[in-house]
This record gives sequence, C-alpha cells and structure tokens, in this order.
Amino acid sequence: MSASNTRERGAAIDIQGATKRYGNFTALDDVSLHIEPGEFMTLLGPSGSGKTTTLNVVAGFTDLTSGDLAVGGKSIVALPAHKRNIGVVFQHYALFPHMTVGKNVAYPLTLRGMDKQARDRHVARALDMVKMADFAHRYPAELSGGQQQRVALARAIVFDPPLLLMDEPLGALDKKLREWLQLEIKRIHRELGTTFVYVTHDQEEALVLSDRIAVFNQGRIEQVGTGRQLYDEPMTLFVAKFIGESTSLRGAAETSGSETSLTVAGQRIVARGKLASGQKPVVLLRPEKLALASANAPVADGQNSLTAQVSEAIYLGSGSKYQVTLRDGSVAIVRASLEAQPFSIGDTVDLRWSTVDAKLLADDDRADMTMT
Ligand SMILES: Nc1ncnc2c1ncn2[C@@H]1O[C@H](COP(=O)(O)OP(=O)(O)OP(=O)(O)O)[C@@H](O)[C@H]1O
Repeated sequence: MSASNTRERGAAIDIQGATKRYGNFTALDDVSLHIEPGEFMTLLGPSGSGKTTTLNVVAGFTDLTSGDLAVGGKSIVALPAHKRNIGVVFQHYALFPHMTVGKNVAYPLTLRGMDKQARDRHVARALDMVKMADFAHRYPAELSGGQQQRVALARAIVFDPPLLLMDEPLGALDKKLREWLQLEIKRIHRELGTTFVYVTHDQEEALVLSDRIAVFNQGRIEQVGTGRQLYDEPMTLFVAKFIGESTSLRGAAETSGSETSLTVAGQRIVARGKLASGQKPVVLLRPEKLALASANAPVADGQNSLTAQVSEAIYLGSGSKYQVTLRDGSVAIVRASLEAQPFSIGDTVDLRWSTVDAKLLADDDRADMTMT
C-alpha cells in the first residue's frame, strides 16, 4: 500500500458476452465491459437492472449462464470466490460481531496464513488508510454505521487486492455522511491505485466517484463513458434522463436535409440530425442550455423559441431555476444565471435555446423507468 507503486496495482477486467438467466428470466443479457487497470468504474442503473448480478459474477458469488470473465488478462470463471483474491464491500457491513475491529480487519490475512508481525503491520496500515486506527480494540456494535463501513473497507483492502468491488456501500447512511465518505473513497482509490468497481443507483454519487460509468437498463449496458460524455452526448433517452436534469420536447416531426423540425404546441423548432425511419424524435435540452426571454423579444439566428408560462420560480443563490409550462401542457426546466432577468410565476415568456445545444434522440418508453 505504499504510494510509490500505485497504478500498476490495479487489474484490468474484461467481461465478455456475460449472460445470466434464472429460469426464463434474463437478469444479464450479453453484457460486455472492459475496465482499465486502476480505473474507478461505476455500474449505475435503476433497481433490478443487473448491476449487483454483474458484481456478483465478478466476485464469484454468481455463475454465468454463458460468457467469459477475465481479471488481469486471465479467465477466472472457473475459480471459486475465495480463490479470486478480490476485495468486496456490501451495503450491510457484515463485520463479525464477536471480533474487535483489529481482528475483523486481520481476518483475511489470518485466512491466508500470514504471520502475526506482518499481519499487525498490514492491519495498522489499512486502519490508517480509512482513519480508524484509534478504534482497533472496539467491537462493531460500539461503532456508528459510517465507522463500521470504514472498517469493512479496511478489511477489503488489507490483503492488497488488485480489484475492489463495492455494492451500494453507502446506501444505509445519511446524506451528509454519504457525501463525506464519497470523498474518502475517492482518496483511498487514488492512494491505493487498485481497480474499483462500484454499484449505485444514485447518479450524483456516480458522477462524484467515477472515472467512467456504465449505465445499466434491463440487464444490458446502455452506454459507457465519463460523466461528461454521458451528460453531453447521451446515446439514448434513457441515459439522458438517468444522468442529470433534462427537458424532452415532442411533436409532429419533419426531416429535411440534415435537420429535423418538430411542431411543438403549434410552434416550430429545429434540431440538428435525423433519425432512422420509424423512430419518433425527442428533442432533449439540459436546464443550463435553456433561457427565458420576455415574450415576443426578437429571436436571433440559430435560436429556437416557444411560448411558455412560468409555473415555478426558485431562487438558488447562485442563480435561479424555473419550471415553465408550454401550451401543450409539457414542462421545461430552466437554470438561469444571476445576471439573467428575473421572472415571476404566471409571467408569459419565451423559452429559448440554440439549435446546436439541443440533442435529437429516439423516443423510448423505457426512459420513463428512470423516474421511479
Ligand atoms: N437468485 C435470483 N433468482 C431469480 N431472479 C433473480 C435472482 N437474483 C437476481 N434476480 C433478478 O435479476 C434482476 C437483476 O437483479 P440485480 O440484483 O442485479 O439488480 P440491481 O440492478 O442490482 O438492482 P438493485 O439496485 O435493486 O440491487 C432482478 O430483476 C432480480 O429480481
């Protein structure tokens, strides 16, 4: 765990065509994912989308129906969990209640037959890493939830695994503690250089922690990318709605050349690009790309404008957030900077944006699942 040889400590992971069936139900459907050595990869998705199944497959707790899994370039599908040398942390701490913190953390080393002197050194280092060195003689019941989770983390890293798997490790903790521990986990990842695979359904947590995020939906990976890529360049409406806030506009569509125009509430808007035939278009807009203008103010070239009424106005200190309702009853979310002209509930306004800032996507019923 010395700071000197960090990055090379992490193992690359290759999941190839992983499928897991329970009877006729397919929990994982041909999932492939490459994770770089030392990368922080988050598996993000709604409940039941296959994140935990993927993690359990890597850990060796669940067998694949078909597909392959390699860690550090070697297939490990045939290896039982206890021979995989992978650290695992779950949402529920699973510390041994009858052992002190020190004994809990030493346990994986005892299993590996390490002598007492080396064991003590490793335990001290792991407890130091999670800032729990002063608690070695306490029992789990004498610790808070956050402290227990830090001990669980120490126990998972004490044997220097090349890969650490975490399944919603902060899920049972309150928001403040969760946010603080997210930063701690980030620091520990940086200091260890181990490959981390982290499961969460919380998109903010995924953005804070990850080098890259794999977005799961119904047993498949919908898109893999950095938080910025998923936010700016979502490939599907599901991904667009799962990461960050957005407004979706729908209407009768017409394509001409490289542009698609939509009639929304009787007014025409334009988006770049076109979709395959048979796909219904949605125009997706992020709140910071939208602006409000006084009704009927002149519209610049390359701008779109829709009449709307302010239905909510929230002052956020750093700016304002508006909800506006269009004539067809649909709703848009706008984030305005401090300098922007303030509007009040009930004002009739124009909702404005640049054509280049709109994203044209195929409509997708499954995207509604993100709201549950
Ligand atoms: N042993 C099992 N037998 C039958 N179905 C299972 C089994 N384990 C998981 N499943 C199903 O597989 C699907 C994927 O489950 P998984 O636990 O991977 O989802 P998840 O994305 O981790 O969700 P959550 O955030 O709720 O844990 C779910 O529909 C689940 O009910």
